Amino acid sequence: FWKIFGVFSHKTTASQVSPVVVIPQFDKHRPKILESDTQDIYDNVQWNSSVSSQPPWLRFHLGITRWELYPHRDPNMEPLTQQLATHRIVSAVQKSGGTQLKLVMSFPNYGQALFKPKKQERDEETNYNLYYFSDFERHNAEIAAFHLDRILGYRRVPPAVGRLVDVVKEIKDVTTDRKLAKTFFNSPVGNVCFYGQCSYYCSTEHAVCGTPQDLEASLAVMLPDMSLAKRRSWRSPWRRSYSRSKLAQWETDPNYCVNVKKTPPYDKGTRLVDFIDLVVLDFLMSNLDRHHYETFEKFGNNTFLLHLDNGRAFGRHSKDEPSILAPLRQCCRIRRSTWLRLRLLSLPQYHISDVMRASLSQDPLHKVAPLLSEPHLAALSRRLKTVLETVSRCQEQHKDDPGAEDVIYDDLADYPRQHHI
Ligand SMILES: Nc1ncnc2c1ncn2[C@@H]1O[C@H](COP(=O)(O)OP(=O)(O)OP(=O)(O)O)[C@@H](O)[C@H]1O
Ligand SMILES: [Mn+2]
Repeated sequence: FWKIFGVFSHKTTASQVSPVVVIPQFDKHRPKILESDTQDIYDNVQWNSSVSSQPPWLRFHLGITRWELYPHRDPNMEPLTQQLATHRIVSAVQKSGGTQLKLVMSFPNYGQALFKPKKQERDEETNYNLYYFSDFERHNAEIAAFHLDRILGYRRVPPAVGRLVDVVKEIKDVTTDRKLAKTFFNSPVGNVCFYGQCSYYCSTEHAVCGTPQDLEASLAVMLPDMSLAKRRSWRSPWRRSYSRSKLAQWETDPNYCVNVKKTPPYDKGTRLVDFIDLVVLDFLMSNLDRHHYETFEKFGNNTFLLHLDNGRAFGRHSKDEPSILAPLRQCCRIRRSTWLRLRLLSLPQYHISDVMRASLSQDPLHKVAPLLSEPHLAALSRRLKTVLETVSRCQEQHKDDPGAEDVIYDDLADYPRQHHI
């Protein structure tokens, strides 16, 4: 889909590389590579138009469609996640933008990953006195979100895996980022810590530390660079106020959706039901922090929504957040494929908590500790029930109002989704 051009390595000539193969030239996250270094740390590129010669990250990029990031039963998934989990990290630099510390890591085959470190214990519940916008991000939430999104049949979260990273050998020693390197220190008990530079949580008090050098982290595969596949960012109509005292309009106006349905791009095509899909995901994992979402510009308005940035999900298992479901309650509309999938995941043989537990046990960090604790898994099935009840209530209301739009949006004909696990 992306016409990918551009060759940058001194070693690689146009004849060695097929015209569709790429190494982005303008990627600001890619460290400047000296000619003498390239041979040591990066593989000698021998890719051509034959799929078998292409590294998994490139196959992933080339496989993105208008409907999904990767196909159902993707043969590329195993090698892709395997490489994220095991390949040698040849560079780690800070990623600018956003409020929290993140790194972009590079691999010898030019693949890249977005790194988010473990900041708190896995089963720690979010402090009740913290507003959602002050909550820390969780590396296991990024991983669990990828699994949940896949189980829901969406395939809109970039694949993410857990990995134990050696903060000295795999970050400090290989970074070309001076500002990052300067923030490393030894903690009083001898663990190696660093904090980086960012707008909020980057100070000695917010340092992330290895034990003594090993640090748990999530690594998500990087999307194609912006210079190749531009993305558009959309403000969520149900965005929270991000203020301690103000409410947003949707919180007080039960008819809020009437206007949203008249407003482009929600007035046409699938955008509204695509948004509801995202809302269902967020309610299940209790993510309050969905202020924006992104789409690939190339695919226009009738395309899937990228479900990026899930670090604030799975913060609390003992409480649900009904306000996250407000768009479903207020709009009373959901894709048929999503509704069928949710009903499937409520059956005893495909119970959402069991499917998630099994799926997460494939992650490399499962050996260290389960990615989600049992109370979090139990919360999933409780919340799934709430979603299905909300749809039923909409259908009840619909019966009394014959002029109303159907609750179930029929997408089975125009949307190639599979309905098996
Ligand atoms: N897998 C990915 N590949 C490429 N870019 C990504 C990926 N995931 C996220 N991004 C981009 O990086 C930006 C920051 O990431 P993210 O939102 O996860 O960080 P954050 O620190 O939580 O940001 P914020 O504080 O704004 O919520 C996002 O706006 C998104 O465009
Ligand atoms: Mn965030």
